[in-house]
Amino acid sequence: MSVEFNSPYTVFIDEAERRVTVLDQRLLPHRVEHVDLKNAQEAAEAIRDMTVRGAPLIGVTGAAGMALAADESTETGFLIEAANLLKSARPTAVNLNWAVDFMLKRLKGMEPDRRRKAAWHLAAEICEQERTMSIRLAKHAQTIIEALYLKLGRPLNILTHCNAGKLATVELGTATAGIYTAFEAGIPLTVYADETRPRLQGTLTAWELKAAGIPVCLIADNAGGELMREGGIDLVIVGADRIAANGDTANKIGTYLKALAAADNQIPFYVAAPISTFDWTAKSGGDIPIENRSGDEIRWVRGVDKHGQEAEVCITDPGIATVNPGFDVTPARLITGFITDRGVFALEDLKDLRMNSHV
Ligand SMILES: CSC[C@H]1O[C@H](OP(=O)(O)O)[C@H](O)[C@@H]1O
Repeated sequence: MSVEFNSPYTVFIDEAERRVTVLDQRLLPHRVEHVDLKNAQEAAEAIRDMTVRGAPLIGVTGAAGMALAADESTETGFLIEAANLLKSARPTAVNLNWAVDFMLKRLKGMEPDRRRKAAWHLAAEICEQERTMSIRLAKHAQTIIEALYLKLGRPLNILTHCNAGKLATVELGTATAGIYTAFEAGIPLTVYADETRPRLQGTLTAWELKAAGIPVCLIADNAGGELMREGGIDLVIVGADRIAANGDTANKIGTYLKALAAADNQIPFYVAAPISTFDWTAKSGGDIPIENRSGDEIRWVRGVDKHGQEAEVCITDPGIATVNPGFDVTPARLITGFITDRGVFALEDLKDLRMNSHV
């Protein structure tokens, strides 16, 4: 079970009770509610409608969905169908495909009567791997933050985009992992969190960092460039959904614009992601599937009114045409380095990294 860590756990895979409970992130920050997922269909829906979101977390939820499927039937055909349903929920994050394919391959390789128990154990193992991944990644991220702090000799201002935090993973997050541990180690810093329209995942980052006592400012997406130009940002750290073999990185829409502004202002721009986020079969960013989501995410927003009543309101002409890609690709040339659970790698290290990657 992921620890509370002064923020609600994102997922709990109860191997003994064969139960999957997730935090419904659509209700945050106004309501903290957990919901049980009863079968693979509900797991797929939770991924698709972003009840759960964040590349590592949707990977874990995909694995949990396969365990729920095995509860229903251990027939190979049924498990293949469940795997396809889960993988179809969202196309960009490599974690989902990896986790579901990993589970299916292992289950197909065993006798049907062993599959149900094994599925729950494998799903719980994948969840634990994500937990320990972010703790390892934090150590490497902290070295980057510490080195910059020693160089500048003053409190740091770090910008991040979307939510690649605890709420996107099972423990410390990826982009936020080193921020948590560096702050814990006494390094003074302030985080500037892009609100990240249209689903506003940056408000989740601000919420979780504030809960941890870390100084954080929520900013409009369009403010980040100006803060960088004025010298108000020392470092940018973002997460990733899929990294191509040449280092081109797919992440939440808007990441590319922050990378451009960082490059224009000579600000270090790091991608923080586990090695498993590298898709070595994708030669470059053009090979990464980019999810297009409903225009209603642009037209409607959820919140509370002045009386504290939750509401979803339409903030545009209801019939306005929209384009809503969920992700963009940051070209490798704009990325200073990759902070992973196995160390920090520059672009020129990727060939070696690929050779030694046994993902
Ligand atoms: C460590 S989370 C990685 C990645 O996932 C998020 O996307 P979404 O909220 O749509 O699931 C965002 O792109 C994060 O950077």
